[in-house]
Amino acid sequence: MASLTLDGITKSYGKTRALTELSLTVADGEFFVILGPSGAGKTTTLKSVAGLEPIDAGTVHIGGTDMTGVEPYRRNVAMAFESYALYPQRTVFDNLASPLRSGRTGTYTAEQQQKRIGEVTDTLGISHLLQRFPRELSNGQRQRVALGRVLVRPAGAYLLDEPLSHLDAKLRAAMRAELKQLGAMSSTTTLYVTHDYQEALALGDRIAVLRAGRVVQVGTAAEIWSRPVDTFVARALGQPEMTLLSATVHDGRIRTADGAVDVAAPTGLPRGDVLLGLRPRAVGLGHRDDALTVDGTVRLAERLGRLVELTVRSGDTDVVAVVESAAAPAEDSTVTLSVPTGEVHVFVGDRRWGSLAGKEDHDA
Ligand SMILES: Nc1ncnc2c1ncn2[C@@H]1O[C@H](COP(=O)(O)OP(=O)(O)OP(=O)(O)O)[C@@H](O)[C@H]1O
Repeated sequence: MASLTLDGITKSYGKTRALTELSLTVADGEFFVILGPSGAGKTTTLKSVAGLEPIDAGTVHIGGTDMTGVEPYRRNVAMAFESYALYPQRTVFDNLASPLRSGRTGTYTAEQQQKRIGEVTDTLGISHLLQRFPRELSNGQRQRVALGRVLVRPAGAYLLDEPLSHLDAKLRAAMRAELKQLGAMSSTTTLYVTHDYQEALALGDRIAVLRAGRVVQVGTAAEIWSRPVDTFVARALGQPEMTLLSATVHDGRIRTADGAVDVAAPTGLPRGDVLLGLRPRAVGLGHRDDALTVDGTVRLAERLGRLVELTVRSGDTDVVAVVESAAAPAEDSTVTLSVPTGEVHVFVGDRRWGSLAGKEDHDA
């Protein structure tokens, strides 16, 4: 087990800047997720820790030791890539055993190898595939074997790059739960990359949100969900996305230009333009106390199993609400929507200021 400290990492590929002064600290035994859209620099961050790409500036410490510039195989980390290659001529068992036989991380008796492989393959649900060859596996099975190859080998830290990306939704959800358990059991430091916010929220002890090679926010799932530092983080989390209403603060009121919203401004909110952020699941039907109220007409009602996604036209904008299907109004009906003031995010110039209930401090 090892802590990871990345300090001021900058990395360019030719003219493309992949990372800019990226700093992160991952505690010993922590399951740390890096979340970001395609091209944000997630894979480059992992490669910087693994030593697979030279960095232009900054340092990487693993377990308190400066590893910047140290050969990858001396860093005591194990990395799984999204497209991890398996040995085509070897069975699944031999593929899994090979990292234990290489001798780089110690020698293991046949019994120890069996035990380790047994634990990992049980967790990943691939025990029945041990005698097959990679060509006899589905993509999802191959990906799990590849992940298994990384997890069998004891390491100071596991670096996992979208390891569930080829699995179908059901298997992903099941594997998420298993991985969480595996993380808790082995308490090995894990740096896990994904572009899937649900995966990040489900797995991460803490999550770093990356945008264009920079860290935008680091926090627990609850922190980044309920106090996103800006509209980028707010919109990166949640499906459907948060609705953002443009409004103006004047004379102690917050109003939208179309008059659909007119509500008391919390103390200290500066005059000028703001954005009000409403998470679809925080939007309810009917009046509520201490809530922002918006009237509108249901333009669309889309069934999502037990829930219904409503798109409600209010003034010039659409507000999205996700409600229980039993309570869902029909299309074209007139509705009143409400969101508790504490759950109405207030952004000033893209940065979160607080909620309608008042100003809050947050970590940058
Ligand atoms: N080998 C390379 N040569 C040139 N540019 C690269 C190389 N690898 C990455 N880049 C660029 O660096 C930036 C960051 O890439 P990176 O692969 O780290 O992003 P990512 O967040 O992992 O994306 P994805 O989710 O699509 O895998 C991107 O603009 C990418 O095009």
